Formats: sequence, C-alpha cells, structure tokens
Amino acid sequence: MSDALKLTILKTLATDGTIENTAVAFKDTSSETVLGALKSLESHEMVSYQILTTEVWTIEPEGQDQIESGSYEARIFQAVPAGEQGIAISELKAKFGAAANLGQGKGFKNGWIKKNGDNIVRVVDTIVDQTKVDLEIVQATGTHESKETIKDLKRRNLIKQNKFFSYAVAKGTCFSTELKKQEADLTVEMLKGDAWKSAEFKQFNFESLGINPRGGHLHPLLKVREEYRQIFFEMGFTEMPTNNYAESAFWNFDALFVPQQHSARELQDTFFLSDPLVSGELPDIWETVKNVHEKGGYGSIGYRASWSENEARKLVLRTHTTAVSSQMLYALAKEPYRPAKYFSIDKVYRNESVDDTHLAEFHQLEGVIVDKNMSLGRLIAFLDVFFKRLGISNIRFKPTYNPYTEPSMEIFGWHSGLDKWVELGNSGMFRPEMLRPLGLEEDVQVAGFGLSLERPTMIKCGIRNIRELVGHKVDLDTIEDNPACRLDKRTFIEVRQAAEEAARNKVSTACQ
Ligand SMILES: N[C@@H](Cc1ccccc1)C(=O)O
Repeated sequence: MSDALKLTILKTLATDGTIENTAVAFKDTSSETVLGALKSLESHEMVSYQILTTEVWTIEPEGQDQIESGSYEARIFQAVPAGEQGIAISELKAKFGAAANLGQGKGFKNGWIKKNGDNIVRVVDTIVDQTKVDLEIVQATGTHESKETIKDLKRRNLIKQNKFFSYAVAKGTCFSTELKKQEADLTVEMLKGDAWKSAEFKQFNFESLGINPRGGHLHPLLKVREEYRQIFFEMGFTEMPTNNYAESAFWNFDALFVPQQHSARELQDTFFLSDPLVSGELPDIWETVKNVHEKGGYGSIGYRASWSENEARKLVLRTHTTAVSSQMLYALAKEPYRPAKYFSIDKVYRNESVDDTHLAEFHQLEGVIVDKNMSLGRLIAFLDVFFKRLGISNIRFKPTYNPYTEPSMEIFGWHSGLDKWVELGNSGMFRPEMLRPLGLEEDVQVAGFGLSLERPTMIKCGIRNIRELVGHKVDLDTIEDNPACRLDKRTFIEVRQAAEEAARNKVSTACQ
C-alpha cells in the first residue's frame, strides 16, 4: 500500500476537516486503491469513512452510434424525400437493414412519417431528434431528469446503469498527518539497546485470520475409507488387523484352497519377496490344508496334485485382503462358536500393468459374515443394503469363479454418469475345502465379499485417472479443494468472510 496516497488523504483532512467524496477529491485514483488506503488508515483509527454509492447511466455502443449519426428514426426521416411520392419501404430496408423497422416504428409514433401504400411519406417538414438530445444529456450528466426517458432508453439498449463506489472520510480518534511506523515484533536488537522504550507497537488483531494451514486435509481415499469404516461399524462389523503387507503364500493362497498351480500365483500377477524369501513355521493346520489340496475331503476330490510346503512358505505382498480374513477365521475357529462379522479396508498389491484405472497397489474393502444359517440369499440381501448405504442403489450379480467360494458372484452397480453397469466387486460363500481345515464346524457357513476402494472414490470425487488420486502426480490443491476432503462444509472464502464480518462489527479501542 503506497504511503503517498495515505499521506495525501491525511493532509487533505488536516486542511479541509473532511473529504466529502473521494471520487471528486481523488479523481484519477481507482476506488479500490482509495479503499485500500482508507482501510489501512482506519485500522490505526486515523480516519473513519462511509461508503457512498452512486448510480450512473452510461451509453451503450448502439447509443454512442446514435449520438454520432442521429437516432434511427431521424435517419429514416432524413431518407424520406418531401412530397407525395416519398420512398419505397423496400428501399429503406435495403439502405438501413434492421434499423429501418425500428426507425419507422418510432417515426410513426412521433407523427413524423406515415405509410402510403408501399411507400413512406413525410407528415412534417422538420423534426427535433429528441433521442439524440436525451442521449447527450445522459452522456454529460450520468442521468436524466425524466424517469420515463431513462426507462425508454434502457429498454432500447442504448444506455446501461453502473454502480460506483466512493467514500466520505472524516478524522479518526488517532488522527495525525504523520504515518508512524509501527513495530510488529519486539526484537532482540530492540532489547539490546533502548529502542524498545520508544518503539510504537502494532495492536494485536485477534480477529485476523491466520494462513490457511497446509495440513489437516484428508486424502479422498482416506476420507472415503473413514466413511465406509463407519458404515461397517454401524452394521455391526468388527475391524480386522491388517498391518502385514507381506504374508505367506499359505495365508494368501493355500489356506484359501487356491491350487499351487493356479495362474494367480505366477510372478507376473504376484509380487514375491526376495529377502526374506520365505516365512517362518507354517501354522499347525498346514497338513490338513495339504491333504485337502492333494486328496480332497468334505465332499471334494481335491486337486490331485502334490502340494509343496516350500511353495506355501514363500512370502508375497498380499494380493487380496482375503489373506487377512483367512487368518481371522482360523483364530475364530479356535474359540467356541459365535456368529461374527469382520471387515478390513487396506492395501493390496498386484503385479499388473498400470493404466488410467489400474495401479500395482490399491485398497481393498472386504467383509466376512460367519453364521450358522448364512446363505447366498442372505448375502445378496446384505449386499443390497450395504451398497445402498455406500450410495449405490442398483446392483446386480453375475456368476463367477473363485477357488475359495462356491457359488461366487461378481457385483455390478449401475453408474448413472457413465450410463452403464460397472463392476464393483466379488463375493461368494466360502467353500468347505477352505473352512473345515481352518477348524470351522460343518454347520458354520461363511459369506465374503471384496471390492476396491479406489473405484467408488473415483466415482464420488469425479476423478477419471487413478494417478490423480494416488502417486506423485497428485495435485495438492485438488486434495484441498475437493469437496470430499473438506472438513468444514463451508468453503475457505466463506469462513474468511464470516470472520471479517465479525471483525467489522467489533468496537475498537486501539488508541485510548
Ligand atoms: N478376494 C476377492 C474378493 C472376495 C472376498 C471374499 C469372498 C469372495 C471374494 C478379490 O480379490 O476380488
């Protein structure tokens, strides 16, 4: 803020006592600049000011044209020769285009001209171009004493109203013609000498807003994860511990009755760890698992292929959170039977090629329901309610294959934006070949389902490329501005405006 303008304001006040209208006193300075200076002086209570609003009518381009070349009606009148013959309407149209009609209409109304067959003839010999006169008045004075005229010129798009702000200024309680430098900080240098004794300090402004904090914004994925966690809690689920990103192939595949020859276990689909290469001891059920893979049982003939302990001990980055569910079910089976509902939402890894909708790591949301009379029908009914809670009201199922569930269903949701069914997740009833070796009794059924967290988040936040959501291309401003990440329902600007309003209403005591 330039001190020159502030000093000019103060000097003018010193000589004149008040400034009635800044638009008159400081003609060449914009009202924003004047306001900036006034606000700064007001904060030191050196001045006080009031806002004056002026409404001014200005000339539109069409009006300017009529000031310069006469109104349309006058131009038409001039084009009509005196005498009985007049001029053909078609000739006027050819000469004046759209203005011909407007000019004729007004000319008829004024009684200047009239129709004679296909021709226009003069009624009077001379005219006064009142429109032009009125426009010139508005141009010179910014207004017109006749409200009717203003209305008419506005209706004809010849003039437009503009609002201008200016200010009436008076001396404040701390008025002076000197701009004193006020210190914002008490410094070490001041304290070393005597400077602190004579320094004048700025008043604290307790209403001033701090800098918008860069922290404190939730990433959209974490925000949606938190929303979904709460839905699970409301529906009676318990959260599973998901802190191990690396799991043994045993929990990720074998305990889930995924054959050791299954293509998902290939290097191109799964990340295997090289150091450490293998897990520690397998859990006590490994032999039962080996048996069911090799020979079957519980009504199954098994895979009839040899099962290797070494293969099961390989460490992998978990490819699905079902690796957590399998351990949870194993732990549950050790306790006396009780119905249970578990969920997890955490990271999983797949060695996939990355594109707009796929990353090599993503989040899975998974639920398992353990009950003695759990059935596919109940799972479908549950998923219907669950997805409604997530905001997806229309779901469909399609049979699919998972080594660990039978029957298995893919879940599709209707995406009204894309106008098509999109795949949301996978689900099914866990097979006895998986459940029984874990130790669950024959009459206990378990249903499960899983989906990615990224897909519904992208739909919710309107993000098309997953790399805008995860990775180094994430734009911090997007994270801050995305409505999904806002902690406060109000925008930052609204918060700021409310605070400024509160500050304005405060009575200052700055220099008493
Ligand atoms: N693990 C499955 C999801 C699922 C979980 C539980 C039961 C059925 C399916 C997936 O990765 O897609």
